[in-house]
Amino acid sequence: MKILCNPFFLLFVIVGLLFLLRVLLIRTGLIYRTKKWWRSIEDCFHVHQFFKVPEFNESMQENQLYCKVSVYLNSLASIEDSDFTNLFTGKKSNEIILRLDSGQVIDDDFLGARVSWINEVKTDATCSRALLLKIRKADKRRILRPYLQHIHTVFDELEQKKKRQLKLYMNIDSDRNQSRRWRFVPFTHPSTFETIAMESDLKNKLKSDLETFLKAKQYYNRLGRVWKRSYLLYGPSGTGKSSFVAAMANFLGYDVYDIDLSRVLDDSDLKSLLLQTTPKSVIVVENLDRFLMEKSTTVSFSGVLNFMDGILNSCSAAERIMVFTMNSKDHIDSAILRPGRIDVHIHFPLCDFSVFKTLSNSYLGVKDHKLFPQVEEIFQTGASLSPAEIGELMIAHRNSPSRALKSVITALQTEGDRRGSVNVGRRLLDAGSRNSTEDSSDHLGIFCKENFNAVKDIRKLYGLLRLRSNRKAQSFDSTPGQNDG
Ligand SMILES: Nc1ncnc2c1ncn2[C@@H]1O[C@H](COP(=O)(O)OP(=O)(O)OP(=O)(O)O)[C@@H](O)[C@H]1O
Ligand SMILES: [Mg+2]
Repeated sequence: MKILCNPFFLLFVIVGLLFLLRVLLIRTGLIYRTKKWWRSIEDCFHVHQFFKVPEFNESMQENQLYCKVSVYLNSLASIEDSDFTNLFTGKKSNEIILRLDSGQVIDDDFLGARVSWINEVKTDATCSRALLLKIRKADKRRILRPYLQHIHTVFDELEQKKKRQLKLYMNIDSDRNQSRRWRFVPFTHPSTFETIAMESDLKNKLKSDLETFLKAKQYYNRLGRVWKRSYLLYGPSGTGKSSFVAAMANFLGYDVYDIDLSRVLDDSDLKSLLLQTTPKSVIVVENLDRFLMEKSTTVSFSGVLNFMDGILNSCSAAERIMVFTMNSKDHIDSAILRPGRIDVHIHFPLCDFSVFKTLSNSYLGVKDHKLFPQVEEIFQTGASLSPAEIGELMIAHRNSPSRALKSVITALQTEGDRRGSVNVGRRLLDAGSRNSTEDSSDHLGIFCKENFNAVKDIRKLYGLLRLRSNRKAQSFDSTPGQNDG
């Protein structure tokens, strides 16, 4: 009986019960109902105001705003969270478009405020349609006008994206006197977020991270920060880093500036290259680790840091996305990886069984196979190959899934086994060193985005991600920030 009065024991029981409750809510899907209840309780404490955007005006002419808002809402990632969504094929044969059904609600975040849109369709003879904006009165003055302006801007961008052919710029090897430093070719890389084998939750987080960033112009201005966001993609060769950059550019409809640092003459040349980039572009530096290791004499370390800070971008009010790729960030100076310089760290691991299944589905059209348990068993021993290697084997035997899977098994047992065991060792070492250094660079992304949040929140967030990353061989070091918007 005495043990029941022990506060540590009680605390342990409470934590255990909370954990069980969380598992129960997630497993049964009750978490969604709980979230809904929580939101309706929250709503009870707020006064809301509604704004109606009808499809037609009084003279029965089409209301352009309705069209714009409709395009905007259908482009939001949160449409996938709506209870009922219609699916249509797009212009391309493999494209699927989501459209909000009648009476459905879609949420959006803007400048830290949450708004909802209701797709209203009258069931009477008129069948009139309208979109209803629900906004908290407390937020109305602050966000209504900028939000409507934001919808206009996004609509214009989406329209432009449809028409515009993207460009891939490369810096030319030339002398200083040449004013034009970039040469371009049409950017036709077919990679999209759909074609990259990656945990879907992580993909959605990254998509909404990009969207949140794009909405955050005023927020960045208010903070006196350059409106840029930097991503570090790191992982072994052939794990999809370059493909991911292409997917990002295609998703955003942005041109790509691929900077080859070995062709840059010196720091000022690097600055002028940056100055010559256009707004709404993804600026990419591939294999930054290799460049830093080689200790180049042309561009100095501080030149690279200044470039990463994008100081010169402040000349322009338009947004920039910077992406750096590395095979490993183990020996990289922490100044390179510090918060603000790199906002989001994304790890690209070698294949695990779940990525293998995604690849098998997309490359061979095979969702399940009698050889899958054997493949899973080999992965469990720590053997692994890169998605590029597995993809190549599958392409080579695409007419015979069984042969393709057998060749993957053989490759895993030989090459993968050797490399996998090294990786397992490394992973264990990584885990050990992380535990001993609490503020490892993996936390950086979170510190950047949640700048002023309590350490407690960061740990909580990071704990969740860490749980997932342990399961999925660690892939995303930071949750896309919601504070930006
Ligand atoms: N996660 C993945 N999902 C689907 N395909 C992938 C994935 N990773 C790699 N591939 C395929 O493997 C090939 C090589 O990928 P990619 O060039 O993006 O790798 P990388 O990480 O940039 O390699 P490196 O570090 O050598 O530059 C591409 O054809 C790509 O389609
Ligand atoms: Mg690459």
